[in-house]
This record gives sequence, C-alpha cells and structure tokens, in this order.
Amino acid sequence: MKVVKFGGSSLASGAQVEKVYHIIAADPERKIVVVSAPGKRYSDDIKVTDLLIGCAEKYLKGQDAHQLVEAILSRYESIAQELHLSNEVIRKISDDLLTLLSGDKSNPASFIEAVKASGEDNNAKLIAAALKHKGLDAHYVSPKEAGLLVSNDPGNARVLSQSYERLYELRNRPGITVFPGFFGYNTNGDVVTFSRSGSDITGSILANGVKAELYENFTDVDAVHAVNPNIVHHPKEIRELTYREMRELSYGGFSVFHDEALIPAFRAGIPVNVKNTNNPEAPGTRIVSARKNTDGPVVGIASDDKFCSIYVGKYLMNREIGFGRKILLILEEFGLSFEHIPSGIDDMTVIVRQNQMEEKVEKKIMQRIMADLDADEVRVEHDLALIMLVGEGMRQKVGTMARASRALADAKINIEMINQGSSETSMMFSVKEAVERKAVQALYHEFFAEVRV
Ligand SMILES: Nc1ncnc2c1ncn2[C@@H]1O[C@H](COP(=O)(O)OP(=O)(O)O)[C@@H](O)[C@H]1O
Ligand SMILES: N[C@@H](CC(=O)OP(=O)(O)O)C(=O)O
Repeated sequence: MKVVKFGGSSLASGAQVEKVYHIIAADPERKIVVVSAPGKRYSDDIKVTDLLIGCAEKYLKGQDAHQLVEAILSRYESIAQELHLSNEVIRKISDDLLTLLSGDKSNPASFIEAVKASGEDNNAKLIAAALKHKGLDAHYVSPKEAGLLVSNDPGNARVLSQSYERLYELRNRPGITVFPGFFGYNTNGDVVTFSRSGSDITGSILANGVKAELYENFTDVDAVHAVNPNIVHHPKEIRELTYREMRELSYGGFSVFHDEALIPAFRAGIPVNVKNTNNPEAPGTRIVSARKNTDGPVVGIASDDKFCSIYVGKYLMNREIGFGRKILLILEEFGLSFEHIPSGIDDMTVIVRQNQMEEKVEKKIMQRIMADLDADEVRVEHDLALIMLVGEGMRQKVGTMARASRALADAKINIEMINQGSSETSMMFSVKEAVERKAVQALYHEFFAEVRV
C-alpha cells in the first residue's frame, strides 16, 4: 500500500486534477491520497489557504468579505466545471463554507483554524467526487473520523501518538481514501492546523499509521534539486537523500518538502519519493535511511532569510557558571525560540527568527541581558540569511569548510558567522540577506558546477 500526497500546485486546476487521476489509476497500490487546498496556477496567483485566512480575518473584524468568498468558491467551481462534475458537490462546499463563516467566533484563533483547514477539507471532498466521476471507487474520509489527533497548538500542531493505532484501520477501508491534509483535531474535537505547507506532514503521519511501503509526495518539480531552482537555473537533481540530509535541507529552506514531515516516515522506516505530477515518469528523489555516497561531500545547499543574531560579549564568560542558561531564560520569558547558539570563549551569539523581535521587545531583551548578566557588549544584527551546506559525505572528507569559505571569500562575501553541528552532516554560514543569492551561487559553483543564472 502506498500513501500519495498531492500539493496545492498539483490540484490548482481541472487539468492538474486530471493528471492526478491518471497517476492514481496507474497504480492500484496508491490507496491513500492526501490532498492540499488548490494552490497557485501561475506565479502571482493566490493560494486558496491565503484567501481563506484573509477572509476569516475580515469576518472577525466585521468587514465585507464577499469578494474573497467568491474568489474561493470560484476556485472549486472552475475545477468542477473543467471536470464536468455535477453542481451538487459545489453547492455542498458553498453551504459548508458559508455556515462556517457565519458560525461561532467567540474564540478567534479556533475560528481562523477551522476556516483555514476548510481549504483542504473541501478539496478532499471535491477530489473524491472527481475520482468517482472518472470511475474510481474513491471516498472522502475526515481526519476526525479517522482519529488523527493533534496537540492544541494552532498553526503548529503536533500529532499525538495515540493517533497511529486508529489510523492503521484506514488499511481496511475499501477503495481509495481521499484525506484532507494540513490539519487534525485536538482532544476537545476542534480543528487544529499544522504549520504552513503541512499537508506533507499529514501524508507522512498516514504512511506511518498504515505502515505503507512507500510515501509518494507529488509536487511540481522533477526532483529535489541540489539548490533552490529559483536561485540557480536547472541545478543538479538529487536522486537519493538520507532522512537526515533531507531534514536539514528542508529546515534550511528547501520548501519542496516540509521539515517536520520526515519524522513519522523515518520512525516507521518508510521511504519517501518526491515526484512530479507534471512528469510522473521521472524517477524523482528517494529519501531513505542510508545511501551509498558517491556524490562528494555536499549533496545540497539550502538558504533562508529573515534571521537576526543577538551577540553577547563578556570577558571570562567561559568561567561563569550558568551564563548561557541565563540568556536563554530571558529569551524564554519573552516567548522567543532560538535556532542556533554559536559561541566563543568570551562571547555567545543566539540566532533567532526576526519576526519574533519587534523593536520594543528587542530593546527590552537587550536591557535585560545587560543588567542581569553584566555583559560588556550586547548587539543585535538584523537581516541575516543562513546558508546550510548538507551532506553525510562531509564526515569522511577533510577540507569542506575550507573550500566553502574560500568560495565565499573569492566572491567577496563577508561571513558573519559559521556553525558546524557535531553530527558533521551540515555546516552553516550566516551572511547578510543582500548577498544571499550570490553566496548560494558561489557555493553551488564550488561544489557542483558552473552557475547559469
Ligand atoms: N531544492 C529545491 N528543489 C526543488 N524545488 C525547490 C527547492 N527549493 C525550493 N523549491 C521550490 O519548491 C516548490 C515546490 O514546493 P511547493 O510549492 O510547496 O509544492 P506543492 O504545491 O506541491 O506543495 C518548487 O516549485 C520550487 O520552486
Ligand atoms: N494549503 C496549506 C497546506 C499545504 O500543504 O499546502 P501546499 O501543499 O500547497 O504547500 C498551505 O498553503 O499552507
């Protein structure tokens, strides 16, 4: 049995859904189908999920949202029309959405969650109807009915382990199960969503739950590339990656596969195959437990922006017991999570995501660190990008760091900070956002090929 997930780009129009049908029909093992909400049809199109969020916010403020409602419904309508489906399914989607929008708003966060998740929920109903119309024995199944229980963290849910036993029962369902991605239910029975792009996570959870032989993740590129194709044209395609490599690359900015989505598949030892809906014959990228390393030290280069660093310097910091704990405690009090903490003998730098640091918060944190730790210097550096070089091969290969820093130096790029985890599967460079692209291109050139930009 295979679990297949189709992303928003694979379900953005009737023509795309037609391709999805052919992919499912081509392999009887593709029994569980996880779907996202309709995504972008062209680069400046708006995803249904974003329309829904905008719509929910307007409703909460009591503003007129009829244009957004029409835009959302027209996305489903045009898919249904292209596929010659009956009006009944669209009427049902329309009724459900309008009932939801006019429903209880006493808890605004729960309201937004339910509206957001309706994008996938309604699409699963639509896709099930489309597959049925084309002759497949397809059925919509709700995450509630299937027992997908999650923690109560809106927009950041985690699966609860007791879900897995219930999800195993999906194996026994007849025909093809069409399951909405992106959300589950808390133990009170309310909708809670995963983080954005979280349908990948649902697919991985179901693959674990039903003990699938394979989790196929269909998207709009032939493979995971060694670098974001929006930064380097036609970069090398990666045929095989380990879970650890993919996890680091996803975290580092490879938006093609969600960084939280590997854990459930990894725990059950289920291989993941990233494939292209528009070219299903292409082999795609396989993500597995171990691979023979024939590719050199670096398998991929990821980058992400909008970070800032909090630098704290104090002479003889290394002798002071509890120094690091006190800094982290201050961040915890302000509700900040941190990403990395590179340190020297007299200084420590904490890297955080910039969206957590409003100006006022930043000022207060700096004052607190100065006062509580009697620091010599506290400095915040904004607009940083983090670049991750990833590859299990690095462990055996001497000189990778030297090659990377030489490549950046030759491109006249100043490295703000370097960090290498003890796993030696990745190394991280921080540079100013303004030179992020140039830095990634220089590194790609060094480790892979001539850059064609
Ligand atoms: N290293 C990479 N390899 C392939 N695609 C990447 C990479 N980094 C970023 N991407 C982007 O990820 C996109 C696919 O992810 P996404 O838009 O979330 O797909 P879906 O709609 O299928 O969920 C690609 O179109 C590509 O622009
Ligand atoms: N629709 C949700 C969940 C998702 O996974 O979407 P996509 O497959 O289009 O990345 C989002 O936009 O976040």
